[in-house]
Amino acid sequence: MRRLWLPGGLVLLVVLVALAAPLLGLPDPIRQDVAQRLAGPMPGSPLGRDEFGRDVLSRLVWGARVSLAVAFASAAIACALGTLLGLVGGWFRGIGELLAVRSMDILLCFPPVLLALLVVTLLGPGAGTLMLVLAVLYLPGFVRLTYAEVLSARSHDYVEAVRALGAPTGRILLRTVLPNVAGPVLVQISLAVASAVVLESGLSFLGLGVVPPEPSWGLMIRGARATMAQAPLLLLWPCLALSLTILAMNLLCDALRDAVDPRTARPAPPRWVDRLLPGLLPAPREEAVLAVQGLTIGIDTPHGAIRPVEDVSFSVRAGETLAIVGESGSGKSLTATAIMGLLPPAARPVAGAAWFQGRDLLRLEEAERRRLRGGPVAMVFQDPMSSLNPVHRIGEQVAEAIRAHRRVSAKEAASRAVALLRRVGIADPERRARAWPHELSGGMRQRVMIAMAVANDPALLIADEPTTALDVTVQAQILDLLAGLQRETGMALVFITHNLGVVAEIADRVAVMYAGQVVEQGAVAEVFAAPRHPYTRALLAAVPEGEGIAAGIPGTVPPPQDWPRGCRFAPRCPRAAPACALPQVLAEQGGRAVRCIRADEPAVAA
Ligand SMILES: Nc1ncnc2c1ncn2[C@@H]1O[C@H](COP(=O)(O)OP(=O)(O)OP(=O)(O)O)[C@@H](O)[C@H]1O
Repeated sequence: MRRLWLPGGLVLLVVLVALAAPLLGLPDPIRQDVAQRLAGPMPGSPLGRDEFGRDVLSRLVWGARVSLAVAFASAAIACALGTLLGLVGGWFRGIGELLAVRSMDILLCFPPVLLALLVVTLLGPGAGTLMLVLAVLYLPGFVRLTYAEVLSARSHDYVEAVRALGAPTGRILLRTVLPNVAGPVLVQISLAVASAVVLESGLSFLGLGVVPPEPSWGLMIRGARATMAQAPLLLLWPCLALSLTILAMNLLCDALRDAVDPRTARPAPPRWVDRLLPGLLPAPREEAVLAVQGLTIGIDTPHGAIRPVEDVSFSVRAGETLAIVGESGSGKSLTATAIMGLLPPAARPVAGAAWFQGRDLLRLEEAERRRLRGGPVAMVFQDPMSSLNPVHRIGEQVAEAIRAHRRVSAKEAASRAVALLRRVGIADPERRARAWPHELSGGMRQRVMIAMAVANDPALLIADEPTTALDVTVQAQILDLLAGLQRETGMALVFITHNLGVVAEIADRVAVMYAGQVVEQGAVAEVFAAPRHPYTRALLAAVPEGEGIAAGIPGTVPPPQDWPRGCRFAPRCPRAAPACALPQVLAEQGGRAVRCIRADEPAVAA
């Protein structure tokens, strides 16, 4: 919201000055004084006089009333009508689409000036006619934009979900679809207003707009053009007013778009101290492919700054699998996306390092990151359907993954893609390569994603819950596939999951995360045989029930802003003691690490 203040204030100032024109005691903007023609700044006329000796400041302020009224009104009419027609056309399709959208295509066939001439001939020139002409000119833009956005929005699951709830169509359109198309429409408004102010000058110049001697910025520019050589400043003032107003409008609409759409949050600017940190941090001691040290992620939310991941450290060697396990909201995905350099825009690593082949992944330039991603460092996501492009064939997508990092011909990439599909266990890969993503089962799609991830022989593969959406049989096949690929290539694997059964099957070591911190870490066999943190014990105790990992633990992971200062698990811990109110450190001993002050006390039933 803070970003609205400056552009909002500027636009408000321009509008208030225009509205207050009669109260400002300015000279009559129409009264001519030929003796003062093109006079420079003088007492009573700080911006001088124009080609008819009229006061420039007065015409600028009064002209703002006409220019802004024309621009705002035409953009508002086009936006209201265009959005409505686009919504109807995109949602109902059929006859609604024909009337709303195809009629706009016909309108677009008319040259704008011809259209303007037609309307002016019918209605006569003037500001009112100009509003109508501009509204008609901008209408197709709003209709087509809203129509395209609605078509895209209606195929999304969140729209299907409200339909499944039985919500009436009007409510779905107003409460679900409209807020999602509001962002682009707001940007279109700012473009329409800006363009209307400029077009007003052009159409007035042709005698199709504001009728002289009524002042408008467009007419001022037109008049100043004729005397540009003698009095260049006359051109400067209306152009300056025009440019500043357009700039303020664009900034305001951008800020409004960000306010209505939380996904468009601005990326947090990198801090200069972060750039210096790599030189200050000690190099990793061990021979790890990936060594994450003290990773801390900060997010600026509307409710204040949070640190959903704090002081996370782990490492993984070649040929080794590290599982990161924890309940939903424990910070697993943020940790993975930070390593890949794919954090959401509002988030940034505020401390720590992620060493990979001697480079700190957290502080690489974007171009360097791009070279690593999909090459030496690859990632497999949870939902293969949304990760695959629906309009490209499977083979093309795998080939594209190869060509992103290797200079090979299209033919060679295509044949390598087929070989990769075969390698990940897809039967009849030649035929499957020509299939579309929607023609494959979930398990097949995940195999395709894995084929794309290993296409360039990564040294490190991060798999973020790759089997969560799959049934148990397919899940086991995918785990076998990953283990087989790892044996073949010797890549290091970081496997994110909330399923301890999967951890037991695939991982060598495990890092248990709770509320943004690693609470226990060690070899899977040791941790599973003798868990030391009460949270790990509770997770393991919950497994036999087969009801998900948190079934045996009362409560849920609290949101980051509610985390206690001391042990974050204490409010849910059966063994909490007064000393747990103090911050806990991750104490390391013999390859095991535990963040609990009572870890060495004999385990009692939790
Ligand atoms: N863009 C964001 N803005 C604000 N908070 C966020 C953002 N992304 C994540 N968070 C918060 O950070 C915390 C950790 O999120 P993360 O997605 O890493 O959890 P997770 O352990 O991967 O959960 P899941 O298993 O459900 O994916 C959560 O409390 C989440 O609400």
